[in-house]
Amino acid sequence: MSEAASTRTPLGLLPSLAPLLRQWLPEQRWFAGKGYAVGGFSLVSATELLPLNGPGPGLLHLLVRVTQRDVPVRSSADCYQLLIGVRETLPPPMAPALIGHLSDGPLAGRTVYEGTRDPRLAALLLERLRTPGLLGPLRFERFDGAPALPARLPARPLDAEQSNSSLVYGDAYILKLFRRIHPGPNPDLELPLALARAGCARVPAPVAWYGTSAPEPFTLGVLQPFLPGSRDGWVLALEALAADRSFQGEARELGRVTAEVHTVLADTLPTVKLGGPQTERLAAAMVRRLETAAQSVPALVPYVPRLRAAFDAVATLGGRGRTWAAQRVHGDLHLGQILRGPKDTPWSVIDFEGEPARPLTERCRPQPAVRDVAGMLRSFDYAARTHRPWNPGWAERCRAAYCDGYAEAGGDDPREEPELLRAYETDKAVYEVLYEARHRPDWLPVPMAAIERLAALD
Ligand SMILES: Nc1ncnc2c1ncn2[C@@H]1O[C@H](COP(=O)(O)OP(=O)(O)O)[C@@H](O)[C@H]1O
Ligand SMILES: O=P(O)(O)O[C@H]1O[C@H](CO)[C@@H](O[C@H]2O[C@H](CO)[C@@H](O)[C@H](O)[C@H]2O)[C@H](O)[C@H]1O
Repeated sequence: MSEAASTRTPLGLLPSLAPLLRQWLPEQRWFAGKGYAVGGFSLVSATELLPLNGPGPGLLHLLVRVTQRDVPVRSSADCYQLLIGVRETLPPPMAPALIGHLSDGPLAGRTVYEGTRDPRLAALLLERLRTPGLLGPLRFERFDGAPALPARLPARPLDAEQSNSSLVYGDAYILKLFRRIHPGPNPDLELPLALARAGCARVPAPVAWYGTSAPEPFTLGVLQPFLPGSRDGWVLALEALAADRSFQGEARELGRVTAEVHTVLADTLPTVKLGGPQTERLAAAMVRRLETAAQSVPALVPYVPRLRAAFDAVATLGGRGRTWAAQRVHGDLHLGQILRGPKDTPWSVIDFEGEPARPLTERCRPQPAVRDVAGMLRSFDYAARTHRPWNPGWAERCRAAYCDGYAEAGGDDPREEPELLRAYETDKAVYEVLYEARHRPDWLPVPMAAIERLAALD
């Protein structure tokens, strides 16, 4: 591992840590570079949050660039946030957090582990957020007007399938730690903040955050109120399917929520009109993503020409002078991103980071709102497809109810722009094929079924 003079790790820990990370990183759910060997690491920053050679557990905050060989699309050196715990021995309940044992250097023999799994270390992060200020390159901030944070809330890691890592404090707050990080404003902070400031009650309003301004500006973690006892739309949809119950009422409400969020985002953040060349660029980007996905997932290849037609149709309309409004959007809206508390409390939308695999600049660009609609429509199809027996009618009814709700609450009825909706649904299904191939190969048939359906449309 290379260490620049200005960014050495405390106690020169990195050389002995690197071989352990090389093994451990690719096994993490949040590691984006699966399938390609980890080459080396270069250090962006290292901060000792708790002394590493003290009597108790130590905590090292690292930002590291990971180089990977033969990566075809993404940058070959993604930057990750790591929280490394250091102890003499790991208590048995924390065994799954093990990264390995240091074999040399001043800490030889010590155990290193995933720090977020240690309640003592997790508690320290909240403590830092309670008292804003600088610690090395890390800046901890609280939002103006947010109430003071209580001390000593018990911490637990969230046990969820997720692209990042989250910690829950006393069922009152949730801290999301971004894993693969990108320089620049993070939409998962920017958008909820804009919505909350505009008085939109559809998001848990951020209360504190931390990040760096140098060597690069990164947002590393955001603290929001935890919605206790909440369940997401995916779980509720599967429950309805299992009970052979309609989900149309919920779908309609979800359409209304989506329109409400879109209206506030369009009112508070920049909007543009897409026409002619921009539309052609948009369609060309969809074609590129399709071709790239087909290189990684050969099952897509036979469908490429028919799927491409959906993107060409949009480019053609743009060429004929059709324009579309574009605004900031959620970017990865699906049933798992909408939570509802107990006793029919209103729905809240979470996770405005966009699709984690897309470049950040692209995710932050104004886009047609129908992109989010397409994401939700795909999600009803996903739910119906994962249930046995397959219930296509259930999905169709939900999709119609969702569009009804969206139009009722002031959104443009997505069905009135069939070419754009189809292009975005196709683009999403292509993304899902790649996502499932990388992360959940057993699920690949779910988006592939949609690919087959979309390719068969006239
Ligand atoms: N404010 C919240 N209250 C309760 N649970 C939450 C909250 N925010 C997120 N969660 C839970 O955490 C999970 C992961 O959050 P998410 O923002 O989607 O992370 P990721 O981007 O890592 O997938 C969600 O599926 C949900 O179960
Ligand atoms: O981790 P994120 O929630 O940001 O999103 C990624 O993972 C999702 C799965 O956890 C994935 O969503 C796909 O599967 C869902 C069911 O698990 C389904 O409801 C979605 O419609 C489907 O796209 C999402 O695409 C991915 O970005």
